Amino acid sequence: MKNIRNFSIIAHIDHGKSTLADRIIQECGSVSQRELKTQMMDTMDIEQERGITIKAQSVRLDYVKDGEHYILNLIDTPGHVDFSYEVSKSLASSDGALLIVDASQGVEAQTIANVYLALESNLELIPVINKIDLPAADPIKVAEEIETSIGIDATDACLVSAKSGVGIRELIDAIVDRIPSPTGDPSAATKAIIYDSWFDQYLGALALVRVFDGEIKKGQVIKLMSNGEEHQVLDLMYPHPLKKAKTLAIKSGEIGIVVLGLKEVSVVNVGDTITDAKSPASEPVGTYEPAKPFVFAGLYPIETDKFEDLRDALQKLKLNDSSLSYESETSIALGFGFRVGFLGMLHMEVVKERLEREFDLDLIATAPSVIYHVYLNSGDLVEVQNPSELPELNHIDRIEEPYVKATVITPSEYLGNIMTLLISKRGIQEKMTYLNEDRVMLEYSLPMNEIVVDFYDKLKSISKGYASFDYEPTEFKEGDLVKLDVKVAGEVVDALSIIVPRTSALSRGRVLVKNMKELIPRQLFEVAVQASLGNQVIARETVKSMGKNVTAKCYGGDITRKRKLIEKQKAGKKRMKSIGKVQLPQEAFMSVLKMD
Ligand SMILES: Nc1nc2c(ncn2[C@@H]2O[C@H](COP(=O)(O)OP(=O)(O)OP(=O)(O)O)[C@@H](O)[C@H]2O)c(=O)[nH]1
Repeated sequence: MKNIRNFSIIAHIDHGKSTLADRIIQECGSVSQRELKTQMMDTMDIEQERGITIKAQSVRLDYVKDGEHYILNLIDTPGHVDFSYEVSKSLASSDGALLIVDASQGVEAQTIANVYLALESNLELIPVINKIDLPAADPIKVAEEIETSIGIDATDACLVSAKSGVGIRELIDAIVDRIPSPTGDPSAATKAIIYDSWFDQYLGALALVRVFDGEIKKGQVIKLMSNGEEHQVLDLMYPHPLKKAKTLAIKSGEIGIVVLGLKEVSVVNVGDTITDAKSPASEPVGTYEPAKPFVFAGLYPIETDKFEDLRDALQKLKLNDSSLSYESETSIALGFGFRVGFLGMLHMEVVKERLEREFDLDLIATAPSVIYHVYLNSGDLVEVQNPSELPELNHIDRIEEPYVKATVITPSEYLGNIMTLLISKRGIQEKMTYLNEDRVMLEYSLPMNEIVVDFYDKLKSISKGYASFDYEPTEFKEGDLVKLDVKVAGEVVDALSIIVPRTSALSRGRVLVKNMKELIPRQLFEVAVQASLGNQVIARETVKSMGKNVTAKCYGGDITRKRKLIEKQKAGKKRMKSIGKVQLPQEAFMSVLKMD
């Protein structure tokens, strides 16, 4: 155990985590130049295309320093806030972490959020200032920012360029020297934490674990401590992106992959503890919480007969992504579909994209919503994930909504505008820290509802892309909230209902009907679009009738033009959903998110 080093890499998005991981792998000689395709650690297609890390990946490496042989276990963490539970379990499996900060950008919001998680796990942090090859690099200023914002000593930060390879060997030496070797009792009962799991087409569900006490042996019957299920270990491997080596045992202090031959990944959950079935450990490693979705949206097939296909696709995705949750629901407007729970907005985008791309489905997604705790006069608590299911107002005692702690880091020139934005989103300032004369860190408490709705885009646009943002769910607090309904041609379109603060209902209603009016194509008759609170209409617009048939003016005219027009109409129709007699385009269902 003395020569093992388990470490994670944490960083803000794009600060070079994957590039650095690739470089460390290469430096340890574990892959040849020929095998090194860039971003080796990001294996999913969507990850490679978007250049982001979604699933944590790990690798076991050999390294020799001063004639001593070391095992380096590099634990790549998903940097994005949506996956912070996975990040915290990766960190709990590590004994130290490299904190990567871009030398030209400085500390960003996600750097801070990840550091908080690492400090909770009492990890030894090595600050690493990356991209020192860039002309705009200012490592001294960045080291100061690290000290001001995080309060750790950055005088001995490693200066590297993951791109050119400068400083990489010194960094690996620092890992060996500064990160403590694992502790644990090799002779105690087996105790290992699952910090990642996924589904392999050939091997079934796989669990990536860190063994604290005892060992996991091939053939052993193990027990999952969260639910008492027992399974036999079919195989064991050390993780590596290209060549996973088999082993007969994963020992105390090591990381490895456990093959249990199960058909569903939902059995091996991140955060669960593996122990021996016959002589189990008395306590699990840390606390286990099942993945908790924070954002919900309805997903409906555009063609109603594709409902079963959508169910199959969701089932298949769930095999790979145990954090995905869904149940069938019916909408008067959209028919049969599913209410799907996501860890956050990025997770939602990724799932929707995978459904459309890998399963060839055309989907309508309703506006995302947070969970509301609705306390009824009877004293009962109802959890509402779908705004259209909010109970009648006269039955409600109070509604509580989720809050987040938001961290924003921005150049000071945008401070005024950003504070105005945060206040308009019902934010309350908790802290403001100047990282240096031109960058500021803001910490605010905000209703989560406000960041689901166009917050991030606004923040980026008023700061010309320079402000960064991260959040962490905190608590539920009472809010004065109402349900805003939309009626099209006199009928409530349930999929368009949203829950909003009473004070902004009128302005949201006006904007909403105005946007809807722009989006609804003219029909053969006049269509009223109304926003209402219960029976009270608060805003109205009218889509005028088109009078003549669009193709009418082509009669006798140019035949190709006419054909083109009809084709265009047909293509348009595919993305339309009929609500009563009215055709609504897909964008209409997202228009509730637009605030201006
Ligand atoms: N000039 C320069 N560019 C770098 C360096 N390291 C990484 N990059 C570039 O920075 C961009 C982001 O790097 P990634 O490794 O994808 O960043 P990441 O932190 O892994 O991003 P996520 O996986 O999305 O969290 C890429 O275009 C890299 O080529 C460096 O040392 N110098």
